[in-house]
Amino acid sequence: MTLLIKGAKPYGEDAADILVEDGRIAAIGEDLTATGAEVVDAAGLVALPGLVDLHTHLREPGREDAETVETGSRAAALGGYTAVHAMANTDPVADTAGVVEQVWRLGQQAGLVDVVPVGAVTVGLAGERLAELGAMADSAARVRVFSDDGHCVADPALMRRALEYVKALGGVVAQHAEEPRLTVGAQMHEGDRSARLGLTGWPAAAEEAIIARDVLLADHVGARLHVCHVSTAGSVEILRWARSRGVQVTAEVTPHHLLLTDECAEGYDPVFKVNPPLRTDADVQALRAGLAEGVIDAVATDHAPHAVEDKETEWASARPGMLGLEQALSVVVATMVETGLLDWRGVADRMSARPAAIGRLDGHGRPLAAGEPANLLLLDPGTRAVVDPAALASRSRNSPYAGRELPGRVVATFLRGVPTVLDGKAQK
Ligand SMILES: NC(=O)N[C@@H](CC(=O)O)C(=O)O
Ligand SMILES: [Zn+2]
Ligand SMILES: [Zn+2]
Repeated sequence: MTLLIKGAKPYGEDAADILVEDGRIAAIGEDLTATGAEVVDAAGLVALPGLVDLHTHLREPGREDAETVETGSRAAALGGYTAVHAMANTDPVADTAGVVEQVWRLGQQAGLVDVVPVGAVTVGLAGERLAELGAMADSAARVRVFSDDGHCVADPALMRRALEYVKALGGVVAQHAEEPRLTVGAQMHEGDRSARLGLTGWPAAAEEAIIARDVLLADHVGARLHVCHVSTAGSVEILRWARSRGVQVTAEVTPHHLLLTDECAEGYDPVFKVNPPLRTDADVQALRAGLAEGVIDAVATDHAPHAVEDKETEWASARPGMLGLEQALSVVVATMVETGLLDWRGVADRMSARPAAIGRLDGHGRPLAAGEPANLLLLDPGTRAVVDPAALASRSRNSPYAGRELPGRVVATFLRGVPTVLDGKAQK
């Protein structure tokens, strides 16, 4: 299949045509022609490399009522993604070669994005014994990212062992940094507001203490560490210190932590309940600055679909987590591009190149250039729209952006040259 994308602006720069042949970018230049090519009019649209998510919950196997690999893949493609890492906290847990291969195959069958399974660090996410890390790495799913996300690998000796094993496999441990002894019963960010609202607090120190511990362990072992959903200003400072010492640590921030604060808890609407919790405006500003600086490497969605009965209940009994895939790029445009903190090349770096490098993905996160795999998206940056949860492709409806106006519409996404989204509509 030959595609000719006319008049797009690669990285928001000068308009050019992009010729796609056999799944690769054949040429980028002015006034390209190709007989028999399918033409896509991209005048005024920004072309970016396909996005890569390091942190998606697809809920299959086990909670197909909340999301499936297929529905989550569709949400991802509509968000401009060409690859997503599927977290291991499914039922059964993705702690064996069998489960990660099953998820990987379901992703291939859906065919909308490359679904890259994350393997659990410990059996059943129980934090007691290491899972079969080598078998997952050697499986057809080729697991390189290991995480007990949803839970922290809290035992420091076990975390050390995990770092040692995963280093030998050429992979990375992605830590959900939460000292469980400091977050018993926690419902929201600990501060004046949690006291006033009468909700048990989740102190910043519960996250920062684990990050500080883990960068020391990663340094000692000489292993790579990745920190999931960094949410506090203090965490950014610790990461900056660790990087300055040469520790091999990378980190991600979610779209919701770049935009929303604990003020959202005022109405007790559980759609805003999430781990780690929404923090203060000072934290939001520090996270944006950290992402701009590069101390935070990547934006990762932590897309966490939940069924209505688990979310539309009283705050204390609601599950934590919120949707992210379909609005992630719009939130980054609003918080990072329109504020002047990142240009389009910066967006491509933080949402495509660096997450692909962290996950050791081949064929993703590559620049828009001749010879590269044709994984790319077209964005209309000027369009602003109000988010309607009923219109989402996700099987769940727990979007924290409901009713909010956000900039930027993903018009098209291409996976190895095949359109997965055209005119803003999924092609499967
Ligand atoms: N972020 C959340 O609040 N929830 C996630 C788990 C996690 O990312 O810790 C989930 O699986 O629902
Ligand atoms: Zn987590
Ligand atoms: Zn998560």
